Amino acid sequence: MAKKKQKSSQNKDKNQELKEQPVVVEDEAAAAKQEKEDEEKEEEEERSFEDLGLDPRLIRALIKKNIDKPTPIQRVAIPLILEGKDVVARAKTGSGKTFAYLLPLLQKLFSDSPSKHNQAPTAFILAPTRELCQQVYAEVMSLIELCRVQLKVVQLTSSMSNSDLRTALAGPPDIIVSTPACVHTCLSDGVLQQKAVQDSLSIIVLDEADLLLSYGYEDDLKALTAHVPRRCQCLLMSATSSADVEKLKRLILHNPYILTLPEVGDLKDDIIPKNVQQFYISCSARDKLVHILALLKLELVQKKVLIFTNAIDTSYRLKLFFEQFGIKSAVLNAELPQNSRLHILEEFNAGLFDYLIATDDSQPQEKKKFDSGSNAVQKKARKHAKQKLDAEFGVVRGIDFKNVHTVLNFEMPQSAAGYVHRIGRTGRAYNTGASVSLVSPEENDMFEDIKSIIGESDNMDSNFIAPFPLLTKNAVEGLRYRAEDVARSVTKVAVRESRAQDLRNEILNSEKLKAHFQDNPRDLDLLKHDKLLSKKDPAPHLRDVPEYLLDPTTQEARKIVKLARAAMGNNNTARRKGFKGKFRKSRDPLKTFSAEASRRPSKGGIRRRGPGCDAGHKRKRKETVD
Ligand SMILES: Nc1ncnc2c1ncn2[C@@H]1O[C@H](COP(=O)(O)OP(=O)(O)OP(=O)(O)O)[C@@H](O)[C@H]1O
Repeated sequence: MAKKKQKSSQNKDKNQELKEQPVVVEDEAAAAKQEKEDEEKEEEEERSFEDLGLDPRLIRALIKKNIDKPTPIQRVAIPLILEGKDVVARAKTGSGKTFAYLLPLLQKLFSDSPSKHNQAPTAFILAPTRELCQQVYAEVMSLIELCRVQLKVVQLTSSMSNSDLRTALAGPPDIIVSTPACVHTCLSDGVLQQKAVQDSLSIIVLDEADLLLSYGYEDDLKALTAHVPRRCQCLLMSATSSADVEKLKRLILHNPYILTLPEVGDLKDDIIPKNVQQFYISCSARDKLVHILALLKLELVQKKVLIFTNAIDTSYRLKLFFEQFGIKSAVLNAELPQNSRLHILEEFNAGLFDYLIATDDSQPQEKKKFDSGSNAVQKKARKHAKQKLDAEFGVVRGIDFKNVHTVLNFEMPQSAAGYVHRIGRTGRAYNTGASVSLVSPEENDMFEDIKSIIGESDNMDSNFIAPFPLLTKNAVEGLRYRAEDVARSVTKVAVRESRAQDLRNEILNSEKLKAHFQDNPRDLDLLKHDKLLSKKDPAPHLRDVPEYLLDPTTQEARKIVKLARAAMGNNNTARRKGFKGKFRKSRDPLKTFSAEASRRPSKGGIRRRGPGCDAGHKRKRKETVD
């Protein structure tokens, strides 16, 4: 009996083994497949700029900029662009889209040295704002200088006179960087010869394409496409995949390759980099000053800090308030002359000051433009707005503020889109970042909207907004008396006077800057933008926070922030390279592309849709006359 039992149990075991075997085989197959995929992915990630076929001069220039490895979008876009393909690249902000088109574009110009008979530029790079154009222009110039090649690049702006434009276009230049409106004006005024453009133009880039239509450039682009020859290579770079991008694609591209970040299509995933930690502090509107003072003065947030307000007066109020505590800051807003704004951006990016207070009122303006319906109305609205605030200025979107470690929302933006665009100014390239939003009860509804739109629950990693843990009630109360005292001294009249004085200064600066930059485009030290506005010097006792005001928790929190800063090598002169290796890959926005199901998945994981390989994307032909 016992033997029978043993046998039956042995049989059972055997059966069990047999049953389990296929599962083991399946597991092994899956593991092998996974391993192969990982290997392929790793191989793809290892691809260097050399592997992409990039010119050694460009590679050397990149090395001088501490850039040694292509980002995922660059890995896929560069070879395609070098092959002459039309490309639509959609990847989140800070993913390196600018070099993804600039490097191959320059390489093409190096090798196919433009014909001597060209009467017009070979390449147009169009971006929605002057600041963005300036940013691209600076990148092209620096690459060209580092490569030591002879290429002429000009930036055209709508504030240039016809004779300035003609002078700039004499030659002609190889590359024009401008807004669509400005190029359209040049074409219709005959400053740019239409026939010459049709003969010479071989590459056109629409950068920040998702913004071009919302900035009201549809008519300009339509007019422009009429002069873009059929053989011209068209590149469209965008952070989102909106209906506007689709429209542009139809308007100007022929059979493009579509390179898409898997998550693109949803605002939250497009913009908020995964390595940005988001926090909030609930407090009354009145208490915001003492809270922001505590954050900055007690060094509970990492520098550099970009502070957002919704109104220009608020930014001056903050600046005057900070001054009394020895915190130097600069303001940036659409009221300031263009040269000053560019200079402020350059100084901030160069690390000349740590706190920049930017007024971001672009959301309501943009919305107004959308709501206004017809293009004629949009254009009129744009012209009207320009009289007071510069409509081509965008504080938030697309501007590459360098090494911003903290974004502070002193006032909540007016929309969820505004929120994600503000947050997108940190965590760029290989940096990590944090944001802290001060939320008053009146802003609570907007905050709830933002939370629901960016979806706290489904993606805890990138979209969770947590209470800010490092600021204690005691720390705030310790500073309250001083803060309220100083806040009372920053009256409406003081704010108004400072704003007017700053504007006057900056207009003067702007003239000086204009003249100076013509001769010394790289000189940053001529003027300071973080100078004191207040007539009286800050009281010495407000500059330093006495130890007795700091409770043990705050002291501990300060230490943590300092340690984190030291660990990250975060100081103004910190080179990206120094701390590059310390970040986990999964938190690196430059490496967050992952595979998406497609009919022809690329090894690198970017969805790559070639002409004719996507049924949903019928071949796109340019609908306008060549
Ligand atoms: N391969 C790279 N390695 C390291 N840093 C890079 C690389 N390519 C670009 N960068 C840097 O990353 C930053 C962001 O790049 P870029 O401005 O091109 O991003 P973007 O995708 O165009 O963002 P946005 O949509 O906001 O304009 C820049 O400071 C750039 O110098």
